[in-house]
Amino acid sequence: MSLKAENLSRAYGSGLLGRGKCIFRDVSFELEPGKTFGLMGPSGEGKSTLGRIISGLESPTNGKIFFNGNPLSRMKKTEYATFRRKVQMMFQDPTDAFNPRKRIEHSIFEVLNLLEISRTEHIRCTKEMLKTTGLPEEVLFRYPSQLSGGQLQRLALGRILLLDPEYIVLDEPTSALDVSVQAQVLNLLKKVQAEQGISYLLISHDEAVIRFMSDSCGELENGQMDLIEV
Ligand SMILES: Nc1ncnc2c1ncn2[C@@H]1O[C@H](COP(=O)(O)OP(=O)(O)OP(=O)(O)O)[C@@H](O)[C@H]1O
Repeated sequence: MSLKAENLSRAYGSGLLGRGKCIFRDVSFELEPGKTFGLMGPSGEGKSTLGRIISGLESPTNGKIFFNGNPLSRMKKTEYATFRRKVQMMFQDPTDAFNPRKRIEHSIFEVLNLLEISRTEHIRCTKEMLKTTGLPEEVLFRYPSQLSGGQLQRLALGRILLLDPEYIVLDEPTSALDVSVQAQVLNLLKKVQAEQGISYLLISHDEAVIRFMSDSCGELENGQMDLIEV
């Protein structure tokens, strides 16, 4: 199991009028099993863009992503589908992750339906997910607006875990939360990592969060990434 970025560059706006603006170039790093790579840097330097690229949601202008040694650009359809399931992304604002018009159970079952498992397994997976995230069963019957930001972010993580990921890109996972619940969500992420061996790419502008969570760390600035001590 490995996920590696090699010499990634990303430019926006290239076309008839020119080569566009290069956001970053020659960025390389590797996510190690069960470890966290922290990515920090000033606003607008391309941290989220890099997160989307390594998750396969966006293509680099140059460079390659290797999943278990295979370059993404040359993957067959089935290999790519496995990659997309094994590498998940969690975003800053958990309210965006759920349909505001549907009860939470609907959003959970939507994911379970992808797994082609029995109804009994649906129930077992849902109970296990609630146990892991420390949430009561009643949250399933609420609408997103009836839950706190912390509860929703726990559910967003729980829903991702149903897919049994090997890597999660965490894009500012606690920035939208009250300070009092930020630590709870970070501790939950650590617990899940210790139990399930998942690797994280943690994007944050908050150096304290990066230092608390990361095993290794890079700073994206002026279009380049430098490795820094944690
Ligand atoms: N689809 C796009 N088209 C054009 N420019 C884009 C696009 N997406 C991002 N950008 C630009 O790329 C740069 C990097 O954006 P990105 O959101 O990745 O930075 P960031 O470091 O995550 O910032 P923040 O910390 O504020 O979230 C910004 O200048 C942004 O305007």
